[in-house]
Amino acid sequence: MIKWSGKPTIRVRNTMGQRLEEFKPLKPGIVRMYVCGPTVYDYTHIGHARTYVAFDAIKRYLVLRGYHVIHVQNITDIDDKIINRAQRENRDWREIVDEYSRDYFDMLKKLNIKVHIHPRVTEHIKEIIDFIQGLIDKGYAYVAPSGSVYFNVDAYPEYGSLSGRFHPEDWRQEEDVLREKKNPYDFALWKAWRPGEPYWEAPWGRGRPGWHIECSVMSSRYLGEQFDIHGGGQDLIFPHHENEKAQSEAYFSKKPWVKYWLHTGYLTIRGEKMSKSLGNIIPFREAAKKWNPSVLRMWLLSAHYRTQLDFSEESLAQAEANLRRIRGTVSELTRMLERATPEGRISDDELKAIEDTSHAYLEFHEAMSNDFNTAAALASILKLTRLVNSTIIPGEYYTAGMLALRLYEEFNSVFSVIDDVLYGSAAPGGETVEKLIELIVSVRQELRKRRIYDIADSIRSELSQLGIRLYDHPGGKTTWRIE
Ligand SMILES: Nc1ncnc2c1ncn2[C@@H]1O[C@H](COP(=O)(O)OP(=O)(O)OP(=O)(O)O)[C@@H](O)[C@H]1O
Ligand SMILES: [Zn+2]
Repeated sequence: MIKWSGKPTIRVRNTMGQRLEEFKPLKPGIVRMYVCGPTVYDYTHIGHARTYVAFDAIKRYLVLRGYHVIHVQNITDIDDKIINRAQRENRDWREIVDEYSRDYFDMLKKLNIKVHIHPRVTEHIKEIIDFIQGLIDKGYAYVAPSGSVYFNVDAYPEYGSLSGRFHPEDWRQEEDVLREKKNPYDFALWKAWRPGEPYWEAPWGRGRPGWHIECSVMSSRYLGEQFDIHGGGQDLIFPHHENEKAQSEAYFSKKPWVKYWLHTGYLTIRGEKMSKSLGNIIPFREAAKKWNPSVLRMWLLSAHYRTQLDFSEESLAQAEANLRRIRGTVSELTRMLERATPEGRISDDELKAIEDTSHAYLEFHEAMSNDFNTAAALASILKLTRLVNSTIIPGEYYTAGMLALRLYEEFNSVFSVIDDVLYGSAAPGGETVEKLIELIVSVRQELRKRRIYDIADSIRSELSQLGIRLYDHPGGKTTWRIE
């Protein structure tokens, strides 16, 4: 039983230390959040969408709790994968970047994800060069004979603390350049130019940035030398985030560089990670043809962000059915509130409904405060929906209904799946459609009064085909909802 004592304290599970911790941003009231964005060399898939929607919901909940959140999500627009694709297709690498960044932005728009700053690597080359030079000057990096620059992992004693890999044999990376590195676990900050590749001039020779350095540079450029949340999929913990952390703490001589490291679980398909390299992806643009983006959001948020979520048509159908039920209920609740005149007093039955609504409200916040558990939060909303349908709407409980509507609004400010029902018209197509439905319902009432039941029934089934469900209540009253 949850006890009421205002909104619960927010706790987050920090990958660093593997603990649930109280959430307290470095600067009161402001949350600075950096999420690793895509390498734009192919179409965005629903596995990426899972990670971006998860951090969007985290941001939205923090905003709901009164924080100002600055959300930075980068675009990796130069990388081996981009260069390889350009060479394979005999195209300019910038064309590849343009095409797939458009696809990425389109996905963000459809999913209603609003990132504040989208920094690109190629627009920060000077800052990257300065950062690498700083690491060389401080003795954390060295220039190899080829002109590539590597981070000297031995100079940073805490290496491995984020990923929990404490043995150097687990740190091996970038095996293709073993020969010129001091140790098999050092990683590239700058990659020397090879013919046919794009390059920029640097003090140690022409080349391009390695992958990890960009996030250290761009996050600090927009969020400062220390910030609150760093996110990405769990595949990024090692080596990407381990390397980012090593570079940044070495460069800024400040700890911790990031206060909370948050990582999403994989979206899988038949138990396997959805990934371009495994060839099992569902591009977002294909998924969006089949399912409304709000259904996709609902489905992606139906699991806690840290757990694995397996793709299946059935789980999407379940999400669609849940969303339909919530939409229908909210639209009917809104109409009930327009219609019902507040009573001068609250009955005991309504008081019980108010208590139950307030309980659902608390459960929702408990769930979201407990490491942003959207799965449990959704369960509380489905419970509320049962209550609204079974008690609040039939009883025309105005006060309980207003409280329920407030909870739906808070739910939607995190899930963003019923904006149109709450803030647009309750019926698709606008007020006119709603008025037409009311007209048809009243004509049908008249038919029933005159006992012309066959026509009344066929009107009901025709409307049902259009997704408009009529409910005949004892006493002759009819209510409707769009499903
Ligand atoms: N199947 C997945 N489930 C959840 N998050 C994912 C999945 N695949 C990628 N991500 C996340 O999406 C973000 C962008 O990833 P990135 O562009 O590096 O993908 P990628 O590694 O090129 O994709 P792929 O794994 O398909 O080759 C990262 O935070 C990454 O962790
Ligand atoms: Zn990154």
